[in-house]
Amino acid sequence: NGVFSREEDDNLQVQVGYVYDENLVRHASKVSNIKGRALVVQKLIESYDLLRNTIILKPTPATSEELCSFHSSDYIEYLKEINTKYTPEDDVTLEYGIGYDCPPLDGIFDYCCAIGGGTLTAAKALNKGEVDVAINWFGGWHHAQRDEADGFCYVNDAVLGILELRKCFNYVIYVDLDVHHGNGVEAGFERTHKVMTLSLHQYESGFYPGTGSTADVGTGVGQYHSVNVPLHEGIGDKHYCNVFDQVWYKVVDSFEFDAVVIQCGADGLSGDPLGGFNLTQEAYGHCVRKILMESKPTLILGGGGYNIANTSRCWAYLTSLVVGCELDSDIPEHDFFSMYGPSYELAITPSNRKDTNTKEYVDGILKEIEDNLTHLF
Ligand SMILES: CN(c1ccc(C(=O)NO)cc1)S(=O)(=O)c1ccc(-c2ccccn2)s1
Ligand SMILES: [Zn+2]
Repeated sequence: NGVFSREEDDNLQVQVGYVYDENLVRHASKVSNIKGRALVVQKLIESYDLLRNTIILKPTPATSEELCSFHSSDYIEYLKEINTKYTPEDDVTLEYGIGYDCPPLDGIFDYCCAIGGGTLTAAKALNKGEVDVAINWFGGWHHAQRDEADGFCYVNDAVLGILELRKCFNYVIYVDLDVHHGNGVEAGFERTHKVMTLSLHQYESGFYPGTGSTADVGTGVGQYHSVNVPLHEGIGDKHYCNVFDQVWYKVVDSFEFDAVVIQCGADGLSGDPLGGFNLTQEAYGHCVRKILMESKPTLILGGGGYNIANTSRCWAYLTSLVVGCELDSDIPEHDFFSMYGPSYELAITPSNRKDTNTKEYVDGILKEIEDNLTHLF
């Protein structure tokens, strides 16, 4: 429906929606290993004055019914039952994956309604054609399963967003740039041909979640609609962008989509404590720019990212790319300026670590992916 054709003073105006309110930031800060990240991201984006030409989308918390469009009612009922009964300090191993990596949060049900509601609000704005691109840096929790929390993810807002978009858009593609395989989203759509999931991720023995090989292609009518690009540690911008371009070219050729969801988990950045890639925001920007060139309604989500200053740098950079304005190379003075030392610059410098992805290995997986996708022609 050519939403990108919005004309204003003769040039193409992409209308950008940005999901934000203080309640969502408060909830998003509850997850222990990204404590405080949501506010740091928000303050950097505000300090660059990036929101002046966006529509702020104030999120409405999801209802239980909306959460149950993907999650099982017994899982959601359980979250409601334990809502304020526990805090992360309670060293408990409960049911439905609550405990260990997904400790019980104080107000865990309210948290899931807020996080799910953020992405649903964005998807609804895209469905109404109010915006062409909607950004929710407080979503992207791609590991949550239908009936259990997993990998620091309690609600799979990405799946909820895709299901909402499917009310208006027949075919949706989901692209997962997080360093971890987007297993929860893939599982949600592995039996349908209406949603293609594409995940580029680190894939090594012992690396979480351990799924996402090239052989993982979906099943039934969904066969060949799950695309996985398993990579080894140390990959840098140039190599990653080259791999992305080759896969993206084949995906666009084999699957006609009407809307896009991009999960931009920033734990692929150089120096992330939980990831093993060596990327900078340039790689993420290259992929997002390439995808936006398809001019389809696009939902952009956050995700992982455990070096909080670098995650903020990356998502501020991506926000500027979407709204179409340049950013000063120096971090502006603001409440969290001290976190950006010692460089106090926007750019992330990659390390000189070895890229263990050999040409033979990469050519091999690209060939397998191409062979799989030819089944869709
Ligand atoms: C459960 N794991 C995940 C899950 C999801 C992610 C993620 O970011 N997904 O996008 C990262 C690690 S895991 O096994 O690698 C880890 C569990 C706890 C970890 C940890 C926690 C604190 C400090 C260092 N490491 S890593
Ligand atoms: Zn991750």
